Amino acid sequence: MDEFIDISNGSSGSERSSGRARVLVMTAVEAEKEAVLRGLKGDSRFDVMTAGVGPILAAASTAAVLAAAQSAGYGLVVSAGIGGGFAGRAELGSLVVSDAMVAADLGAETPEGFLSLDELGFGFTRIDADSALAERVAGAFRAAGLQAVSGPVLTVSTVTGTTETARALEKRVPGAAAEGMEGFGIAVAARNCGLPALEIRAISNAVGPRDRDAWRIGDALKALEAASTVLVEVLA
Ligand SMILES: O=C(O)c1cccc(C(=O)CC[C@H]2O[C@@H](n3cnc4c(=O)[nH]cnc43)[C@H](O)[C@@H]2O)c1
Repeated sequence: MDEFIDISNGSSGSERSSGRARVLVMTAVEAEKEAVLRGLKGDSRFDVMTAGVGPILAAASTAAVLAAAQSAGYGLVVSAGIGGGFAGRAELGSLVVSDAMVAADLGAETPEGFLSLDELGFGFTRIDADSALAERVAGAFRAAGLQAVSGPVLTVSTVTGTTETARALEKRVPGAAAEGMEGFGIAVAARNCGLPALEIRAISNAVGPRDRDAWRIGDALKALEAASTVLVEVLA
């Protein structure tokens, strides 16, 4: 495949307007980056970089990359990595493609319950992805034999470790499919540059009570690698 579609929805930039937008993929750690690179098989239209763990480092790193790469012609920023899956939505080893990236614990605790930054009137906690693109990517993963759904992916600063918190998050964000620590930060950096973002999580553990023996990091990294191979085709 020679050309990418213009996934930037008309953003400025000569490469984008000529339909040759590039894709920046940000992972948290090196093992995720290596998995993505193996899957992309050297496709030169993708740049893959590590952002660090957590929403703050992820946002700062992505902003720095985008600022330094003004002419790189990016049309899409992808947050990719392993993550937790919500029960009944995303099983271990499966993939979740975000239709929204939600900062799920950004707000204030009150005696009456959690109030998000939106409810407090101080900002926003949700960045919608292009839902058609999210469904197309998830559909392409399924067509390639991978287990995949699209849905909201939550960004948290504290990994969920109890059933109680998992239920509270599902109530706060109906349809929540996965949890990670970087997506919203990466999406904010992309948004500040007028770029769309998408998050892809390969499920390594269930969101809920901590159970290190049940983690399947190797399987999740293999799923991330396979997803990255499909990404080359689906974004072309
Ligand atoms: O110690 C624990 O119980 C624990 C459980 C899951 C993940 C961690 C991490 O510190 C890894 C953070 C790293 O991996 C992503 N990730 C993977 N699973 C989850 C999760 O269930 N909730 C949030 N983030 C997760 C995350 O994006 C970071 O890059 C520790």
